[in-house]
Amino acid sequence: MIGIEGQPVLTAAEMRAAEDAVIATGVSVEMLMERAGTAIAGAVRRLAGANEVLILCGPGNNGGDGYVAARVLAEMGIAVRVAALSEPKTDAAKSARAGWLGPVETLAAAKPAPILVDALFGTGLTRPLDASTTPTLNRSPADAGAQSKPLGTPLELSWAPASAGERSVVECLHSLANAAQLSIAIDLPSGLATDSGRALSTPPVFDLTLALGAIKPAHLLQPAARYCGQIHLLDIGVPTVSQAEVLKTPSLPTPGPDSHKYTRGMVAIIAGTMSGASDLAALAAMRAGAGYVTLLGDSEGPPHALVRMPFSDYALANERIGALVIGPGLGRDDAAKARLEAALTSGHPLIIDGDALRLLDPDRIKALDVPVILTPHSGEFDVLFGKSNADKITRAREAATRANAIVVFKGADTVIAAPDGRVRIAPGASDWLSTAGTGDVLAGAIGAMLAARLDPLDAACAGVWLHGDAARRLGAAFIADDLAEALRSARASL
Ligand SMILES: NC(=O)C1=CN([C@@H]2O[C@H](COP(=O)(O)OP(=O)(O)OC[C@H]3O[C@@H](n4cnc5c(N)ncnc54)[C@H](O)[C@@H]3O)[C@@H](O)[C@H]2O)[C@H](O)CC1
Ligand SMILES: [K+]
Repeated sequence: MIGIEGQPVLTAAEMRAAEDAVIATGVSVEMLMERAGTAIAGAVRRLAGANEVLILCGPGNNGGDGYVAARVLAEMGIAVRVAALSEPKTDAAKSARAGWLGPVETLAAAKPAPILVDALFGTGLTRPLDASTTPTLNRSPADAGAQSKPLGTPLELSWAPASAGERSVVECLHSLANAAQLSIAIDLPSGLATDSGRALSTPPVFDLTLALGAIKPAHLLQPAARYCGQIHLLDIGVPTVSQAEVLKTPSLPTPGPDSHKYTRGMVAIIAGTMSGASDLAALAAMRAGAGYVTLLGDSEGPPHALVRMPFSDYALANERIGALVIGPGLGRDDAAKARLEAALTSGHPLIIDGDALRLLDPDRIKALDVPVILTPHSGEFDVLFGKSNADKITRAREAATRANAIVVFKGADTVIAAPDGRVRIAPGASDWLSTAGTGDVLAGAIGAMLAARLDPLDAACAGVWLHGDAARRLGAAFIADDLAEALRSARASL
């Protein structure tokens, strides 16, 4: 099992293309399925201990992986049962099914086991689990004694349309998962749309998801990601590359004997009508490691190391400023507009957040000839770039191209996109981040990274990583002030 940091993220079509490239070299789908099933069996064996395993197999190749895993687990001496949604439909799944010599139960009749493995649907799911072609299972007379048949006897299941009063696939999956001590999804929890991260049906929340060959958008994007539990990647010998990757731990410069406050990076924060927000951004820039932070405008309280000045064109003209943060607490009045205008024409690299995003349009941002990082949450994103049904990765990527800026599309599934198409996706850090001021902290942290002369995409990624790591360290019920302070521990851990 491989961790997911820095791994390429492939859509269903990209994954199929990567598999096809391997198949073109003479490796059959059956061989890939054998690798997948063997890797799954190895992982399940390590997790299952002496407990019985129940594997749910669907009609496609995800189900095929399940049959192979069942066979390999049985060969290892693990107690394993199989329950199927329907007969396998693909050639590879049929051949995997033929290799499983034990009985096959119907999904509706399957009794729970301590370890549940969901191999119903993976990247091929196109519609809700119980829509149109998920018949509620009727056991035919030929099938009635299936479990008592000798091993290897072909099983003939017959299927009838769903009828009122019978259990749905979703219900079966939920009740088996609830009864299990450990639930494991193969490739993806069944019910999720691979590319958009939508839940076509609501799966149970799995303890673990074993991603096959590559991480897919649904492992990271909401709402899908919340159903995956811990995610591990299994190698199936399919080389993968992608412009989209899982966010990874940054490598940041540390001060040396020749360092001074300006080599560490100078950040300027422009204040506005709500000084608490700009103060938080300033504190975050300091705790993320900036050498000098100045706040232009009103400010209150500590820290004493923060250099406070009235806002002026003179203060803004300081050519040592390596990153200028505007937006936290700015307001949207005429004074805010004037400060924004001064920031845009200052020539400094910019982090544009909060209210400032509401005062701009993509064309104006595109016309700037300095590095720009935008940090919208979904409401700000919709106003700036328009609403859309496209997935979050596509939206962030298109926005970055449109504004010629790095776009940090925030949320529980933050997507960071560059105009050249590169994308980094952050696994959810902490649901406790949903509190006022955490966005201001992020803007300040990114400011520190950009002032340290990181490439703008790397600066945005490093800021998001530090922010997430700080949140994880804090546990529950923290406030934005705590988060800004905790950036120090996050930074010190690198
Ligand atoms: N392709 C390979 O070389 C390998 C794939 N692996 C595994 O295969 C799945 C993807 O397999 P696929 O057959 O394309 O899709 P699924 O098994 O997810 O779906 C099966 C099939 O079902 C149809 N379908 C879609 N939605 C529904 C629905 N709601 N009800 C009923 N039927 C539905 C759809 O037409 C699909 O064709 C991947 O996740 C891996 O697990 C292996 O890794 C080996 C190599
Ligand atoms: K699955």
